[in-house]
Amino acid sequence: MENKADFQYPHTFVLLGASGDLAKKKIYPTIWFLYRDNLLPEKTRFVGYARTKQTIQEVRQKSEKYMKVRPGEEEKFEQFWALNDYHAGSYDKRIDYELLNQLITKYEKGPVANRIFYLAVPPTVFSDVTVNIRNACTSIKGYTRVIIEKPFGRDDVSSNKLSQHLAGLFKEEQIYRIDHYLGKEMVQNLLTLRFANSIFDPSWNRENIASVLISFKEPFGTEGRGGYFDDFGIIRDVMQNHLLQILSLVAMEKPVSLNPNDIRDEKVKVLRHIRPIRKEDILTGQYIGNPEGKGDETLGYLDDPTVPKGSVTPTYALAALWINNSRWQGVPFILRCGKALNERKAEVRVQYKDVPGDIFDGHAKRNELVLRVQPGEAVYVKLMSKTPGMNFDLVETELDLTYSLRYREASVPDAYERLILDVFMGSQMHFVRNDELTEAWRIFTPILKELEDNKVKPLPYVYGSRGPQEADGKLKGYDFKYSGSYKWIKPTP
Ligand SMILES: NC(=O)C1=CN([C@@H]2O[C@H](COP(=O)(O)OP(=O)(O)OC[C@H]3O[C@@H](n4cnc5c(N)ncnc54)[C@H](OP(=O)(O)O)[C@@H]3O)[C@@H](O)[C@H]2O)C=CC1
Ligand SMILES: O=C1O[C@H](COP(=O)(O)O)[C@@H](O)[C@H](O)[C@H]1O
Repeated sequence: MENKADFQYPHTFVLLGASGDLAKKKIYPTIWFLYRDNLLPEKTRFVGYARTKQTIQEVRQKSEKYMKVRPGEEEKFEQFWALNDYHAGSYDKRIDYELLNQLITKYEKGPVANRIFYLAVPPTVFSDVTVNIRNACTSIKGYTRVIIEKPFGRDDVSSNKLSQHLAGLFKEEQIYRIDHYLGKEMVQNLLTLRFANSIFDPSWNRENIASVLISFKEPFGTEGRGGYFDDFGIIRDVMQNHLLQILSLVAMEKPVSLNPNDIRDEKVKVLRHIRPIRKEDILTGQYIGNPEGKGDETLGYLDDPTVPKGSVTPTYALAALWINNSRWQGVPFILRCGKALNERKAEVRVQYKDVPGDIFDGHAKRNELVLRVQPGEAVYVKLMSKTPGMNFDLVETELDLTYSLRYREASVPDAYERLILDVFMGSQMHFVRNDELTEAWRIFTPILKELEDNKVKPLPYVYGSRGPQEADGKLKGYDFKYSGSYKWIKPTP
């Protein structure tokens, strides 16, 4: 990590693709929050760059509605915009980047000056943009870092090509590949929960754990973004990156230290133990309209006008991954994700085996450790207890750490805020390293090819449901038991 002393020098944050959706909805708000909270180096300036000819005032108008300004912060908000510039230019002409370089240089007083380039641009211009940054905009008196967003290719071949392209331009320490799930509070907490507590480690293995279920659910469909989505599908959109990243943190061995490369070494190691997904270990689905629903819920994926007719792109997938090492052999890691489902939820569910030598006539249900990533961060352990009172019956209950109740004063920052700040700090702990990516594509490319070459038809499921009905049967087959008897009594805040 950089010495924070570096923060005294001028920094320029350049947002390429400043006219786009990600920029206005996510990146401008994020840099404003970081600026508002005085987390950035004092001499930071911001430059937006895109093809659209517009003024910084117009950029501001478009992003303002996504940037919360609390009473009393109005003056600071004006100061923030006064530090912003916008420069229109093409993505493929060096001359435009030379002009951008001149603009950045104007503010770089003193012996050291650092530059961060955030690429919020489509993959089609990615190659031109990175070459031009390298050739025309590299800082000559400080560091140059580039932040890149997925998709990092669409299979092993294209991803390797992209990696080689980047490696020819920048050192790995300069490249920050964002997987924004690595910026989420609970995902970051995995390391602490696992390695700063003695109670979990002795049971964190095949002797005690029956299955691990890692889920992502979204209650809305593609909503006009079907054109982009159809080219990728839910496996590339969520499973191959966000869910696999979570898996590696759940399953990896203890790293030598908290050094980012020690952590990433362990993540790569566990991924290398996973064999490519077989076709019997995957189930895919695609949503259809709900005739009883409202508005968009009545429309299926194929009703989206931006989706090609007859598309077999999955909007839901469930896959079991097997880790061939002595800790995990035989334990299914089930990754499950879908759009247009019944709720918004991301969680990890570690399900323990049945109690051996049962003396409770089968009434003891399985323990589960649940890490709820969103909404409402929580860690809870479902366990059996004696019913309070005179009788000796069992009751399913929980040890519950709900963040909003336990940490009432704490505010949990957004994933992007943490990650962009990490780039300023020079910490790559929560970013994806090149070799992690190689392993991820090794695991997923064969099955994607198989599904796509054979145009495998996904199972239909109704918008707003829990997914294809067949999925629960599949879960059962992977030793995930759902009893349906657990009742949670929500504490009054
Ligand atoms: N701190 C907190 O906020 C706490 C909250 N709770 C809440 O209590 C409620 C119940 O707790 P939970 O841990 O979910 O326990 P449950 O055992 O009731 O449910 C577990 C999960 O099983 C899935 N499921 C439902 N039907 C089936 C089926 N037929 N086959 C297989 N899986 C099925 C559901 O998820 P899916 O649809 O994704 O498959 C469900 O969320 C939840 O709303 C939870 O958030 C509980 C404890 C603490
Ligand atoms: O990367 C992606 O993630 C979002 C979901 O992010 P979240 O932080 O809101 O959970 C998903 O909607 C999108 O399709 C995918 O590309």
